[in-house]
Amino acid sequence: MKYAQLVMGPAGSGKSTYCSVMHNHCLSTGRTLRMVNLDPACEVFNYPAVVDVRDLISVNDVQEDEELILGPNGALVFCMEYLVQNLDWLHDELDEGEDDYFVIDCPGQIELYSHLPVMRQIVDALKSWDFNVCSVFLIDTNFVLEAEKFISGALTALSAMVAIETPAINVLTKMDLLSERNKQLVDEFLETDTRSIVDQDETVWNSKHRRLTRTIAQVLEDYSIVKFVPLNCEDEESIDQLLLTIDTTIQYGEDLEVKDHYPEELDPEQLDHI
Ligand SMILES: Nc1nc2c(ncn2[C@@H]2O[C@H](COP(=O)(O)OP(=O)(O)OP(=O)(O)O)[C@@H](O)[C@H]2O)c(=O)[nH]1
Ligand SMILES: [Mg+2]
Repeated sequence: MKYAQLVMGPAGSGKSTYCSVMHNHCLSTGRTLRMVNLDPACEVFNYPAVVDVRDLISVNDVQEDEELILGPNGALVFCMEYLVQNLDWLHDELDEGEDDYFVIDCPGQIELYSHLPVMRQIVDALKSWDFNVCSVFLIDTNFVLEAEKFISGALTALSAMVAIETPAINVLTKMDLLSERNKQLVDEFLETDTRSIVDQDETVWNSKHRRLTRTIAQVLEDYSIVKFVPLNCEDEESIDQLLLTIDTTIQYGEDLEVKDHYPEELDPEQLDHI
């Protein structure tokens, strides 16, 4: 098996930052992550990429092509469709070996996740190459602090989950930017249920549409379909916790963990020797 985190989420939600944080974290714990940039529009990122889609095609190349006349969004979709037509290129570049673990930084255009087939096609290809894939869907934490933003964020994550059909983890990013009061609010929201955020919020939108937001919150709650994990990039423990959740989801290191746990839990064979 090979493993991949597909890092997705709206523009500016913190995908590329998340990738470099994960990379640095694993570097310090002696674990190898193979980083992939799959965003043809990106200009800079702070991690060493073993694969960069811009070697195949970039938004700049496409926009400079006078015959195509595409704006930035159209150019990005063009690039992603081109990538899907050239998945052999991706497979060659990944050059994956047994147990390799990839973290894939994706573009931020939300239509790629909701109704265009490209991300789904990439996921299907990865699965056919024996990858266990986990979608890591990032949402700016500020999105869950108001009822209407929460509903919009949760439904965006949900539509991506439905369209892509992989196990998914929804991550709340930029926790370090929250005030103490808001941190508390987010903690309460994570500890209680989805409805609490909707009930607490007294914005105009919410008082008008309370029944709608409550019903949507209840559906999300009932089916436990959209769960959120907070991430504070400045806190190694928070990063570690999230990584563990993702690893468990893609069944990474199960053999490794069994071995790791024996000394603490007392291996029955060792007991025999006592
Ligand atoms: N304080 C803080 N800032 C963050 C965090 N994550 C991202 N940012 C900032 O948010 C902005 C966007 O972050 P990126 O990592 O580029 O977001 P992205 O999702 O890759 O954006 P696109 O690729 O354009 O879709 C940058 O200015 C980051 O420095 C975080 O956890 N804490
Ligand atoms: Mg990015």
